[in-house]
Amino acid sequence: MIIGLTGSIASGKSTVSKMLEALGYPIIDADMVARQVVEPGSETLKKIEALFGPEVIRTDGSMDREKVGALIFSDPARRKQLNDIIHPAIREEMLRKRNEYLTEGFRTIVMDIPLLFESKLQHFVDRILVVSVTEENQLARLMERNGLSEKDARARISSQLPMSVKEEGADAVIYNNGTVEETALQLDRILEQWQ
Ligand SMILES: CC(C)(COP(=O)(O)OP(=O)(O)OC[C@H]1O[C@@H](n2cnc3c(N)ncnc32)[C@H](O)[C@@H]1O)[C@@H](O)C(=O)NCCC(=O)NCCS
Ligand SMILES: Nc1ncnc2c1ncn2[C@@H]1O[C@H](COP(=O)(O)OP(=O)(O)OP(=O)(O)O)[C@@H](O)[C@H]1O
Repeated sequence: MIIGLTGSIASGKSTVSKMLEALGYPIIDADMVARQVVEPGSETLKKIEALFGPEVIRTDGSMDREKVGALIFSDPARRKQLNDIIHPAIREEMLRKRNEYLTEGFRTIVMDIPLLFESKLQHFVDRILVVSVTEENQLARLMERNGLSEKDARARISSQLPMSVKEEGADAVIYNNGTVEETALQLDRILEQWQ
């Protein structure tokens, strides 16, 4: 079974993914793959440099994530241009990793894909687990974790589909508004049902 773990920005996907990892499930994390495919010297990073200019490349050859973030989260046209370059590379690498785990004999694999609905990747997975939060908690946690102003945090939230749309498309929802322990209990219950 391939479990697609998703939610909105700062809703708690990584928190839930760590719990799943501790339970022994292999995790394929799209955010981590997104970092791998733009390693210094990669074809994908060369395309990003051609698109946004040399100022988004640091002196050590790595991508300046802060600068790229500032460009794309406030500008839908630029976001689409970046997505068109980087998403095919992410998808290819995620499928390669999935096949590797399947060949190794793992029967349940977790794919943590923040943009599962936005990129219409529902067909990648057998079950969709959405981690949801209230907008109030989401905003507060995002501002605190990333040190963002309210305006920048709201721009990031609005760059994704509304939480309610994701909940509607879910096979199960974890409401991550209480303690982390309460979230872990919800996860246990869902896994029990699914196994
Ligand atoms: C824009 C970038 C450089 C910002 O880097 P930064 O280190 O600040 O953030 P990080 O990569 O940890 O992403 C944090 C969260 O932002 C959200 N997010 C990232 N990219 C996007 C996007 N293109 N559209 C909407 N939301 C996004 C996701 O919820 C993600 O979990 C980076 O997110 C990136 O390369 N994005 C494009 C790849 C992508 O779409 N990744 C999302 C998973 S497929
Ligand atoms: N139940 C909780 N109570 C308090 N803080 C929490 C809870 N769950 C998560 N957090 C905090 O909220 C922030 C966002 O959580 P997390 O990083 O797991 O979200 P995410 O969905 O993976 O985010 P992103 O999409 O940006 O990668 C983190 O700083 C995390 O420590």
